[in-house]
Formats: sequence, structure tokens, C-alpha cells
Amino acid sequence: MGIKEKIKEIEDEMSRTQKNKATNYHLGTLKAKLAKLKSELLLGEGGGKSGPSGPGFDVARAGDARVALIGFPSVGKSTLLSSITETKSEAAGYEFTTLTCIPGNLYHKGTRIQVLDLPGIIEGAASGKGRGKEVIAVARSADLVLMVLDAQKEGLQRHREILEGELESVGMRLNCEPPDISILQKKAGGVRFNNTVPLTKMGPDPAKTALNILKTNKIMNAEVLCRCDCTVDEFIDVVMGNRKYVRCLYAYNKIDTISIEEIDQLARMPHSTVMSVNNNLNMDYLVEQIWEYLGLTRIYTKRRGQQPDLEEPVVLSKIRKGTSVKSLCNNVSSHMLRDFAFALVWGRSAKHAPQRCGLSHMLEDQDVVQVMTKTVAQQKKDKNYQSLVQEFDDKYKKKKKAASDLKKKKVGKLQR
Ligand SMILES: Nc1nc2c(ncn2[C@@H]2O[C@H](COP(=O)(O)OP(=O)(O)OP(=O)(O)O)[C@@H](O)[C@H]2O)c(=O)[nH]1
Ligand SMILES: [K+]
Ligand SMILES: [Mg+2]
Repeated sequence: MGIKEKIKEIEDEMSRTQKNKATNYHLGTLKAKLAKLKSELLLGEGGGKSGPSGPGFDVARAGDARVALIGFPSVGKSTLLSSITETKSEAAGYEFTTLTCIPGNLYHKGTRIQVLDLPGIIEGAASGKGRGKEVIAVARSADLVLMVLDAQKEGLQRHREILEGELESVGMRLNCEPPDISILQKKAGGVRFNNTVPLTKMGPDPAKTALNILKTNKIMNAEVLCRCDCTVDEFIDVVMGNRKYVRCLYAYNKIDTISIEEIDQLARMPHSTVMSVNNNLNMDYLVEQIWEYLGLTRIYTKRRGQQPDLEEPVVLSKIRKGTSVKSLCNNVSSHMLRDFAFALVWGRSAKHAPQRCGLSHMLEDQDVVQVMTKTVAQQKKDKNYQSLVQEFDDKYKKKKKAASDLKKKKVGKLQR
């Protein structure tokens, strides 16, 4: 039996099974099996991370962050790319105008954001309809999915759900945090299950449900710790391990074609913004929202006794590698991390100016940072350091003298 048939079989069984407390455990097992099969189908055996990238889709990563434009055909993705970047992507009134991945650069507040225009996708894209697979693989590589929707289309929310479903089916999780669960695999000893909060969504016996999901994924020995009241699906996500937690901004385009009441309604939905690219309505706000969602943080570095470099900030991202002083050092050079002594920080993250901070300090946008490396710090402590060196030298010299004296004595005795 092929993977597709197996999936069908499990889906049928799930729809036959009534949802209640007693079947919770059984459904959990089925869900785990389904998740495993789907990831095999979509990402190849073993659930590879990158997925397929056919010709015209392997665009190199560039800039400080990456945004993918995802949407049905003819919602205005290419028009948008041409409007906010320097690239001109062909736009037209017929579907599937765009057939490959087209990159552009959005320069905003001293940062460079790579925006990728993509072919439109339709239901079934993830399992290979059209260029769906390639498009979705690109979406997986992005820091932000900008989901472009046509505000005038009937069934708008249905479209949105279809797109969300396609992205979720390849393991993407939109606008949510990874569940706080750790699973440490071991060589022996079986599964040890612990939770720090009551588990109300994993059936009457959460440990048994968890054990079964682990077994389905051939994990027989592990230390499990749940620190959140997770659902069965969230637990499966952690077991599968290849989920990608991405931010998603819904951009409703073509608002020139709907009423003000309708616009108001759309604009009030979570993670949503409205615009008309053709009529240049609300475009500045969209760009601002993109920037906010990427969590970009500009850090101005400075040397001792000099003014900070305001021209070229080091750009960190809250959603990628974080904005700690450690990330900053890593970003600049490996030497900086090796020789790190402490940092002086001015700006929003500092309690006073400057604040002396360690590697774990979290920086905020537009902070100024001066990293003090060990050599500089040690020079400050010169007196101590030098006398310590002297002490060791003296001891060494004394030992050496004693040894040579002894040698001389022995030689003298022999000569006599
Ligand atoms: N009324 C209106 N039409 C728009 C707006 N933005 C784009 N369009 C039109 O929508 C049509 C499709 O635009 P495209 O940019 O080609 O759409 P796309 O999403 O890139 O389409 P595919 O590449 O085919 O998937 C064009 O005729 C645009 O002129 C808008 O704000 N209002
Ligand atoms: K089009
Ligand atoms: Mg297009």
C-alpha cells in the first residue's frame, strides 16, 4: 500500500471514530501516524528540512530577513513586489502570470529585507498541484509569510483557511510559539514522563497518550517534560521535530473595490492589514507592519572614546537568532565572543546609561553597544596581573638557581 492510500485509510478511520474522552487516546495515536505519513509524503523519507527547490526557485538568501508573498493567483502579489521593491515583476489580469520565484529588496530603516514574489497557489498545492511544492518550500524558508488576499473575492475567509491548511500540512505553524516541551532521547530506560502543569487536553491519561505517540515514532527511551498544557497535536509537533514556527501577516489587497464597513471589518482581524497596491492606499503602514513582524533590531556599535557608527547598524532579529549581546558578538566576529569581557549599553534596553552587561542581556532596537574584550579589561587590572606574573617568574628563577647550585655541588664533589 502506498503512502497516499495509508493516509486515506487513517483519515477514514478518524472520521468514523466518535470524538469523546474514551476515544481520545485512540485518536491521538491515529493523529501521530497521520503526521508521520504526511511528512514522509511531503518532505521525502526522514522528513528533510529544506524540501524540493526546482529550477527558478533556488534564490539565495540575502539581506537581513526574508519575506515570502503567498496567495491565490491574481491577488496582486507581483503588483505588490513592484511597488515596495526596486524589482519589476510582471503583473497581469490573468491567473498564473508569475511562474518562478522573483526576489526584490525592500530597504527600510537602514535594513535590507528580501521579498520574494511567487506563483499563485491553489488547494492541493502542498501535495504537488501546480508549482505548489516549490512555492511552499520557499515559504518554509522565510522569516515572514505575507499572505496576500483579494478583499473583493467571495469566500475570502475560505481562501485564507485553504492557504493556512496548505502551509500547516508541510509542518509550518503560523503565529504561534513552539510548545514548551522537552524530549530528551536516551539509549535505555524506557520513557519517563513528567509535567509541571496539569495537562487537561491530552485525554484522561496524558502519560499513556504521550507514550503511544512516541512509540508510533519509534522512540522507546526518552525523558519527557511538559511545561505547558499542550494539546495532542502540539505534542506530536514536538515529537516530529521538523516544525517551522513562522510569523504570518494577512494583507487584504484591492480595498478600492469594497465598502468602508467591509474594510473596517477586515482591518480589525488579528494579524491583518488592508491595502490597495494599485491605488497606493495604506502602503506605508504595510511596510511598517512587515518590519514590526520581522522583529528587526538595529544595533549601533561603538569603539572606546569614539562616536557610534550610525551608518551601518548590525541587524539582529528577535524571531531568528535573538537580540542578546551574545548574538551581537557572534554576528560581528568569533574573536569578539572569545575575548568578551563585558558590554556597555546605551538605549532602551539599558536601565542606566551606560549599563554594564553580560552576554545574556537582551538588546532593543537602536541601542548603542561598546564591547569590551578581555585584553582591554586585563590592562585595567595591570597592577594585579603584573605582580602575579612577577611572583611566578621569581619562583621559577629560585627553583632554577637551586637546581644549578645542586648540580655545581655534585660536580665539585666528583672533581675533588
Ligand atoms: N482593483 C485593484 N486591482 C489590483 C490591485 N492590485 C493589483 N490589482 C490587479 O490585479 C491583477 C493581478 O495582479 P498580479 O500582480 O499579476 O497578481 P499576482 O498575485 O501576482 O498573480 P499571479 O502571478 O498570476 O499569481 C492585475 O490586473 C492588477 O492590476 C488593487 O489594489 N486594486
Ligand atoms: K496575475
Ligand atoms: Mg504574479
